[in-house]
Amino acid sequence: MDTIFALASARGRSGVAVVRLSGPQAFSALEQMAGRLPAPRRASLRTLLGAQGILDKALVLTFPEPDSFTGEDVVELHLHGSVAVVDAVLRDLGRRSGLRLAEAGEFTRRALENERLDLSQVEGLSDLIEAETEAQRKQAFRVFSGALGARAQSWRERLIRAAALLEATIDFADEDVPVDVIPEVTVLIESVQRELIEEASGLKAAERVREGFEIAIVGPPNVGKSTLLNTLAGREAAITSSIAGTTRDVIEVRMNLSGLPVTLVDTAGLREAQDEIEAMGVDRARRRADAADLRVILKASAEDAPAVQPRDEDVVVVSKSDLVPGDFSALTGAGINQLIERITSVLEGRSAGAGLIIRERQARAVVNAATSLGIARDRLMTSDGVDLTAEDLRYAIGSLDSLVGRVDVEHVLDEIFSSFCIGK
Ligand SMILES: Nc1nc2c(ncn2[C@@H]2O[C@H](COP(=O)(O)OP(=O)(O)OP(=O)(O)O)[C@@H](O)[C@H]2O)c(=O)[nH]1
Repeated sequence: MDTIFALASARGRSGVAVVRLSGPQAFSALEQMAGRLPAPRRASLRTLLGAQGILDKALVLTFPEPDSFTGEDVVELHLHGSVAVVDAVLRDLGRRSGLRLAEAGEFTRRALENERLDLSQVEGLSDLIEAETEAQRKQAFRVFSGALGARAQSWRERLIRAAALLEATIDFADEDVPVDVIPEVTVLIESVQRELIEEASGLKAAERVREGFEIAIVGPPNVGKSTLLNTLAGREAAITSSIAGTTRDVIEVRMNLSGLPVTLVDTAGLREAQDEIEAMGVDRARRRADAADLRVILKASAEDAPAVQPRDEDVVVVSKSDLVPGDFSALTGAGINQLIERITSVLEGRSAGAGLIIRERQARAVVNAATSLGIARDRLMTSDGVDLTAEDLRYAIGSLDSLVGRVDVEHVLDEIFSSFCIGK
């Protein structure tokens, strides 16, 4: 087993940069560089010596296996955060035999192989690293902390009990079975199936939180769409002007709106286009507005018809309240907070359904298990062979095992780890 090393913190200038080593030679490498090893998990200030002399003065930490992130011997070097210091240390480590630079996600892969994390936790960790907003952080942390694995374990135990009850019936087929197990088995199967379906139904909401909600700002030309986008984004992201039709294309700003990840889309004014290029912009605006999770529909006055037919919980507001009776003014800021509250309360409602299932892969495993349980239940109702029912249960358990990576793990790993950075 190679000992791997990599920069664990972001590249570039920083106060501190962390280089991490993991594997059987991590401790001996540290000993050669820094002398006597510090006590486990105790930070200790050491001068690091390389082949060419002093590399840096650094805080060093050791985490003996198995109580480390990867489950192997792990060393952390807290260096001065300069590109040159980090490069010098990485170069020196690379010269040592048995040590090599880690591949993307390799530390986490080792943590999975050594059962420090299950597969769902790896997916949670991947999202946690990507999280940009509070809603994303909370969702990712739930899964990273192992809540899905714990839930899967509870489903698994109940199904194993159901299978065991049925198998007892098979074993004693010729004798009198002491009790009728069918009612208890039915209850177990039905309750697990119900919970699986409920959990899988949270995927859509979880995906919105992960990928962000799209909010289209629509309305006639000159109603103040770009100005509103700039106000919400807190910066000049779109060109505003008093000439109608300024926004000819679609402008997007990704932002954090009260902890929710959103992409604001400023669309071209919806009106009869004056030329071909504007017509393309208007057409694109319509399509984007159609696909958005939520539309903020601006009107120039209360009497005007909305530029597009509002649906569901779309927010319809009159702009420029400093000039006309309206709901907000992007110019003075009046009503902006109320507008943000209206938008976030709609989006919070939509993200409320998110649970522990954050990936299509996980939802598929849960739905497969639920389908097997449906078949098992139908068989029980028609007493269509108890042994076949036990087989369905084992199949459902197999699907649940794939959630946490007990089976069939290799083909999903490459996909997950390809999105990890080196050093994670
Ligand atoms: N008084 C006042 N003027 C505003 C307000 N919001 C925008 N404006 C002005 O209205 C004009 C048009 O604003 P934009 O934000 O470019 O309007 P738009 O809807 O994006 O326009 P198009 O790109 O043509 O579709 C600009 O001169 C803005 O300064 C407001 O709340 N009050």
